[in-house]
Amino acid sequence: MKATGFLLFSILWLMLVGLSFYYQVEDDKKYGQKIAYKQAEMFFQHIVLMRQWNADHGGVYVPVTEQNQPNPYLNATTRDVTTREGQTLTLIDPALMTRQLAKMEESRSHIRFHIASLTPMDPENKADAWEEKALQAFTQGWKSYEGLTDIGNQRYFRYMGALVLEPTCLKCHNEPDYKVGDVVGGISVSIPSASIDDFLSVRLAWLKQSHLLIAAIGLMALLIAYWAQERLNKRLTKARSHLQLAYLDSLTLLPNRRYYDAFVRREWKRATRHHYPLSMIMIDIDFFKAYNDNLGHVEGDQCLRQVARTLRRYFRRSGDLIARYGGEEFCVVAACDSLQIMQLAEILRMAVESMKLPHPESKISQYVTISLGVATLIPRENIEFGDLLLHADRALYDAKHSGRNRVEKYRG
Ligand SMILES: Nc1nc2c(ncn2[C@@H]2O[C@H](COP(=O)(O)OP(=O)(O)OP(=O)(O)O)[C@@H](O)[C@H]2O)c(=O)[nH]1
Repeated sequence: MKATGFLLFSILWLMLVGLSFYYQVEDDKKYGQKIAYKQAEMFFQHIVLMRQWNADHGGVYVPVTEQNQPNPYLNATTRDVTTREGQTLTLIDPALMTRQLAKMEESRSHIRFHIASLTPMDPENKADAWEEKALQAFTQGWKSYEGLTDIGNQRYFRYMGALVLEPTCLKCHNEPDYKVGDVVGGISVSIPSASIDDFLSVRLAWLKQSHLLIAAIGLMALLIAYWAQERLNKRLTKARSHLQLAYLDSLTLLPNRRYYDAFVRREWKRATRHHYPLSMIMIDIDFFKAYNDNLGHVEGDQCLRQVARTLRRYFRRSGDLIARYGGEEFCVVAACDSLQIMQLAEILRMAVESMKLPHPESKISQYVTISLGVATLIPRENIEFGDLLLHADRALYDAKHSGRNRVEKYRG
């Protein structure tokens, strides 16, 4: 992994963790809202149950006190009674009971609930703007309504359920146009959003910590992977440079004689097994001593490099190889027949000549030229690869003695 790769992966990882954090927070917010609405709905169900109990008993008599004053809106002949002992009792109907419970609950937990109607008898039951919307929805068949709104300067999750007229309600609500099953109003339950925010902030802190930890662990793992990769790369580079030192010629960067020998032995064995021809070219720069003497050794080295670079271009196949054989000599081995190797040798000769490297002291050209000796053999058990080398060397000798800057084939 390179430094840019490490940086890219780190950014990707942080983005992933950030995205996970964002979605979990959003999910928790939705979950918090759901809990709030569910809690409000349960409150509503409990109140309805208590009202049912009260209505089933036709209301409940309680002593008249400063807080428990008779309900002026209660339409019942037996609203107030006096016991044999002379104590005055007043009837608490479901509506009054709900209001009294609402006051108790608000001072206890800040959760508010309120009976509301579009046509209230008691002004305390007048609907606020949000409740009006809910009551309007009930007239269109909705059974419940919920939303997040402000009451005063506080935000509340609000739920409102419809109040349906039961047979027991008719005892007090005996107006002519009321019938069982009618929606006569609703009870709204309002839960301060602060209570859910408190719960969420604890969860948020936990999410923050866990995501920071996950991000840090991921970054650490990436860092370790990067560091391990770097170490491995360094070792590989070192091993490669050792290998290069052992098998590459440092001047021309071509394979050296040691590599060449190992390569030829291997190819020789393979060609022996499969009975295909193996060819060799010995290459020698013409009048190179004179080149050195005239232009100096540094220029001589430069000339060797340039010739090597030109020759190397023609060796791309894995079965072919060119190496620096020693001094100003190069050697080629290729798995091909004598016709193909002659063609290749001629191409190499022309390539060097076409470089037009000035050679003032050459007796045959104004440029650097090479002589090439070519030999081909089909390896057999009783022939050695040294024979091929000898043949190529012999052909090179012929090339030198028949004028240089030419290709000669071993003729036996
Ligand atoms: N600059 C430089 N010269 C080298 C290197 N290796 C060998 N030589 C020189 O190559 C020259 C080879 O000369 P000779 O073998 O006499 O042959 P020649 O002058 O090329 O003549 P012919 O081969 O007959 O055309 C010698 O002067 C060596 O010093 C090298 O690595 N760098």
